[in-house]
Amino acid sequence: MGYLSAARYGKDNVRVYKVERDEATKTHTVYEMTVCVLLEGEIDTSYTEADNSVVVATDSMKNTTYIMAKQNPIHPPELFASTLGNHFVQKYKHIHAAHISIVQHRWTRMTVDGKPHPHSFFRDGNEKRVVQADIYEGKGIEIRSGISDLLVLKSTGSEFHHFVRDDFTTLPDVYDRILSTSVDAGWKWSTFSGLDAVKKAVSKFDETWTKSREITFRLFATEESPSVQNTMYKMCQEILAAQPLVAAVDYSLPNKHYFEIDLSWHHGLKNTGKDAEVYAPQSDPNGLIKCTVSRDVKAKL
Ligand SMILES: O=c1[nH]c(=O)c2[nH]c(=O)[nH]c2[nH]1
Repeated sequence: MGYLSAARYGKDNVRVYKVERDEATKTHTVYEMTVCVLLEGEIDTSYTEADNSVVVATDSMKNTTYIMAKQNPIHPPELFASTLGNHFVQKYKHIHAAHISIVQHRWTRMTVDGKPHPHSFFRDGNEKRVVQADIYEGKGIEIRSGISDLLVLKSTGSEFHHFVRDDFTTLPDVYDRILSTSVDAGWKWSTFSGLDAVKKAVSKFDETWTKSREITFRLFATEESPSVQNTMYKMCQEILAAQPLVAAVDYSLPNKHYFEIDLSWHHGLKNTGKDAEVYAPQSDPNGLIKCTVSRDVKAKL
């Protein structure tokens, strides 16, 4: 027979919107996010013995998310995730860990007649800012911040050659190709001792998100990329260098292929090599390249 070796439960897809109104300037700032709350602790009997006396209802977790959002800043999401998770481990004696995941959706201020509009916003793409915060009672708070679904493309400045060539290989060496990917990047912070330590670091969260995005864009655009692997490794190293509180950086990048189309069958139309202009974007299959670069602890000694 089996035994319960892991258990956590909670509310997923809690959608929250919050407006901040600056009465002096009559300017609004809005935030929208999707939250997942999962709790762990002395809850085994709810699974094994139908003992609901240990169950904080997932409905109450949803209510708590709204109340915490009303009573606390919800930006930066690292702070809100820590505040929300900390609440659960403080409030319930038998809950020893809270796992909070936040997906922040973009509402970018409109420019109207050349001026930033005080209360109108638009969704400028699918990119999300993401946070995973794991709050462990008495052991600190672990946070991974990140970017997901940031779709990028460069029309030149990317190569891929000198890879393994054997009896399974058809891909030719390429010295000029289209490179496109959907960036999923994250940076894991050194463990925070608790909510106060997160509050102390609060200015670093937006700063590091902005910097990581800038580094991603700059290296993607300016590098003569020899491979996705090498380019993402350099991005990781730059983010580590930019923020000393970051312990590790990870990227997961699909390689979204664009195939040349040979149109020579049509009156000798030239559309390959240096004449290639019309390509066929591929939806699948795609390459998928991942890495994590961790701070060399020896370097600090
Ligand atoms: O940057 C790349 N890395 C690979 O590992 C790979 N494999 C492949 O077919 N094309 C590419 N491109």
